[in-house]
Amino acid sequence: MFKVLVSDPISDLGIQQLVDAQDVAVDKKPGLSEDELVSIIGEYDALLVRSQTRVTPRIMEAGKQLKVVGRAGVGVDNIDLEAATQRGIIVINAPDGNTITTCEHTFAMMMAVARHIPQAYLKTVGGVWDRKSFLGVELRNKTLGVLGMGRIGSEVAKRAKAFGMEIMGYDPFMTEERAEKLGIKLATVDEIVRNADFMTVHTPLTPETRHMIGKKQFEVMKPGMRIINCARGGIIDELALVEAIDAGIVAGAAFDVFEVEPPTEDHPFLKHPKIIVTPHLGASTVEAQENVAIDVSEQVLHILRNEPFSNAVNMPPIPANLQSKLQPYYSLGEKLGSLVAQITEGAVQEITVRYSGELAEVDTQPLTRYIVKGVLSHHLGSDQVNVVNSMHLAKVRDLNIVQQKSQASKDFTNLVTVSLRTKQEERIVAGTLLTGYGERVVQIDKFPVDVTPEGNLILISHNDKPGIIGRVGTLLGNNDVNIATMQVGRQLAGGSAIMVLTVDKNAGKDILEQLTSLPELNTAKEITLF
Ligand SMILES: NC(=O)C1=CN([C@@H]2O[C@H](COP(=O)(O)OP(=O)(O)OC[C@H]3O[C@@H](n4cnc5c(N)ncnc54)[C@H](O)[C@@H]3O)[C@@H](O)[C@H]2O)C=CC1
Ligand SMILES: O=C(O)CCC(=O)C(=O)O
Repeated sequence: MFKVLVSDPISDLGIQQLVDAQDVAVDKKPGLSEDELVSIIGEYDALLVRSQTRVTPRIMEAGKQLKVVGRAGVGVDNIDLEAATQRGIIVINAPDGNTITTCEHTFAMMMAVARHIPQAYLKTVGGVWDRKSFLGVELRNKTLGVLGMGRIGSEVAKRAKAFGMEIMGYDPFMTEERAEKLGIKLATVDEIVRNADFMTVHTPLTPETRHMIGKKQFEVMKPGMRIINCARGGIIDELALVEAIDAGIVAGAAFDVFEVEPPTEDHPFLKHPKIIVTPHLGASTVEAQENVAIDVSEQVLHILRNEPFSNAVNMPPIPANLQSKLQPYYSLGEKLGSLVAQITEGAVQEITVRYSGELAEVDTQPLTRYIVKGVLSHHLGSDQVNVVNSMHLAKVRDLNIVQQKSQASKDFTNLVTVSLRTKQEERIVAGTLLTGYGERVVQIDKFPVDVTPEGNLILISHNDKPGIIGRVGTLLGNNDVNIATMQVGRQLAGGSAIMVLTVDKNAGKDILEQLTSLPELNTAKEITLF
């Protein structure tokens, strides 16, 4: 039974599929402190959060069973991704479910700041009928600058056109073609700052976007600009903004987000007559909360059940068509990694993976993660390594990972060759997927073989002399080890050769020592593949 902890208020309807799942038990405990979370997280396999819970390295460290942290929303700045990756915890988000809702909140804020709605409301309900103080401006014929033309920024731009606005957009990933399609003008931050009447930000908060609108930008800003931030506190320098408003440069601002949330009582935004605020409500609609909770619950279930999943933020995304090509190879890749690690002596220095045939035509990086996982699991323990942290673990160990590709594959449609180099030696294994037959190891070092990578194997290197196969069979039989299959590989008659035996149980150290003392037998190694 998988245990899932929901530590923020998340839509009940959205997590219903988790509650209904026979193999999942859900606990809802919103509002826990870090200490409280640390004390209970050890028993959970998954943690579901919105933006309130700060998922710190301490929580991850205590989450010994934690496989996934699911964020019901977009921004994952409340989750320590580095710590998650180091511990192999998958972090997923729900990037699409709150796009429209947040875009609509941006418009609500834009209209509210243009027409002084909150200030006028306060006066009116306070008994003052003041029709003079709240002269607004139209959106029509105004220029809107959009910083960050991703999901939300693009939706804002589309709707702004319906209001008759001109749109200038900036995004490092925005192409001329896409700008043209959206009917917007591509611009730099500087051009937007100098020319826009309204400006709205829709980027994540990163070292690059922190204070991307600050003192320098306010100095050259078009006077009378109105600024909206429904993305993340800190993209606009809060103190510089207040100064720019007080200096008459900025006419008004509407903020849903703060550098520190919740803001302290003396935060300069809270009593400023030209700044309107909401408490991070951008995604707070019934629809968005259901959408994000449904999306994140679905992916959490996939991860717990070891099924393919999407929306991982601490792993590069894998397009669906690539995933369908690579997925059949994941298990083979991991077994090849494990196999080569089990037969190689010494500390690993380099892993070389060569993809031949059709696999050479696609991005094989996701498959390499499985191979590296297979190699490292042998050394670090399978509970310590997974596809999220395998590359990270390799990097911190200065392990060189080389990927090579060759279109030609002599005998197979696809071939994955993994070699491991240590100070002492370099060992090679290769495998393929045979239609109708499944996974096969087809090469060990220089020897061609045909072995199903499964269960308990014994790899023997020997000299190709009459009688050796019989002696191995007799020895194992005498020790009650049943041989299920046997493969012999050699290059030349009478030369060096290998034997790969599939056996019904672990032979153990003692039997391996007996094997190596047989005449003409050089080494015997036990391999376990599951
Ligand atoms: N107030 C709220 O409740 C909500 C806030 N958000 C926040 O809104 C932001 C945007 O969300 P989405 O549009 O869904 O994300 P997205 O990933 O679709 O778009 C972000 C865009 O920002 C661009 N970008 C990154 N660095 C940039 C830079 N230096 N200058 C200009 N553009 C840059 C990216 O290229 C990307 O196109 C996120 O930070 C998210 O956390 C999202 C939902 C609700
Ligand atoms: O969960 C929330 O309400 C915050 C939404 C948000 O900021 C996001 O999705 O990035």
